[in-house]
Amino acid sequence: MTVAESAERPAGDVVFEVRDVSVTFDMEAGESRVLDGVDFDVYRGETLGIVGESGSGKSMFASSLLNAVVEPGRVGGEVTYYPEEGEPITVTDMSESELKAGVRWQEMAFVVQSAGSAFNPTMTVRQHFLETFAAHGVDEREGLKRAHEICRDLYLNPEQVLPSYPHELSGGMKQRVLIALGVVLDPEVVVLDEPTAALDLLMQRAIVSLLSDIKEKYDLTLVFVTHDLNLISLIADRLAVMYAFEFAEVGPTEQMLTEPEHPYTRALLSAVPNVSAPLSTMAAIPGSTPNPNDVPSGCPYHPRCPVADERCAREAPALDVFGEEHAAACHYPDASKREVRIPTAGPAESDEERGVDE
Ligand SMILES: Nc1ncnc2c1ncn2[C@@H]1O[C@H](COP(=O)(O)OP(=O)(O)OP(=O)(O)O)[C@@H](O)[C@H]1O
Repeated sequence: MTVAESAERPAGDVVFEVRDVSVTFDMEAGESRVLDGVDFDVYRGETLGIVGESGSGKSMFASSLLNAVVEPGRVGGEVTYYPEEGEPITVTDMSESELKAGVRWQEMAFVVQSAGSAFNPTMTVRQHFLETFAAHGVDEREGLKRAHEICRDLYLNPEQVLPSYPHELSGGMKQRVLIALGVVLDPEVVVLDEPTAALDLLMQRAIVSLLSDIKEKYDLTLVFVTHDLNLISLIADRLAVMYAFEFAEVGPTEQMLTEPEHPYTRALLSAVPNVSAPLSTMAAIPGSTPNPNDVPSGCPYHPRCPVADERCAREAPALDVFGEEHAAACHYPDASKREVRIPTAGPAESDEERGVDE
């Protein structure tokens, strides 16, 4: 196990310290940078929602936390994990076998969509649990006792679910089983990548509400990746918005929903169907997200941004995520707040004037 060199713990109760982390793929067209040197702190006990349009780098960020980026992606920079007790661990320095032996699932779990290869179709749910226990040296009887309890927490009947094969379960049940498998070894952190994307609206809501309950009961930190801002706003303490492979804005959920500063966050809020807002305030975001081989200069959002000027095309705004509760990577947050309306903010001012330089 690789222990981080710095004995100093960061300020605040940080569980993941992410420093200058990048993910790159070698492609025929050259190197593709799908996570671009991000700095971020995840706090112990929080529910952090990572949102953004498809292809913005959310999954890359989530998987880099556990050094679980898909092959042949390369992770650069450093992710340090601070367990509640014991020495910090540099996750990005660990090999796959070291991670599997001591960290993944026991300290941090990764829950993905139940579609795809998350299950082995030839094994019952019980066998999936037993395999997990065997891989981590957990006593079967003890493990199954906990599996029963967690299934019940997730409104699954263990007598029915454990002997079943994955195909015998509904989508919502399968997803809850994956969550139970993620939580069964008592990790500190659970990272969830679009865990409800394939489910209907009611089941999505039920699952986030159950997640919120088990987070409290088992004292978890949750990192939840989704493109569904409405859904994650129900349970997240903080929201972090990604655009073009980096973070555009981060802050407490309430502030992010009512007073977002980045024009992209504001556009995203306006693009989200919101039952309590008038339809006239809904607007698609013009243009499309950049592809990794063609990220615009300066602020990557500038070609789509209604308040951008030549400075934005030239100079990348920094995102100060340290010590700031709410931070946006934007040169003109005041102009953004004035000119990019959001559903709850009422009509935008007609004044076309740009705000003063920040
Ligand atoms: N195996 C791969 N090889 C090369 N590029 C990849 C690979 N997997 C993902 N990418 C690219 O990395 C970028 C970021 O992808 P990522 O999956 O993190 O986005 P996302 O924000 O999670 O999107 P979604 O909501 O659609 O899952 C995208 O441009 C994607 O095309």
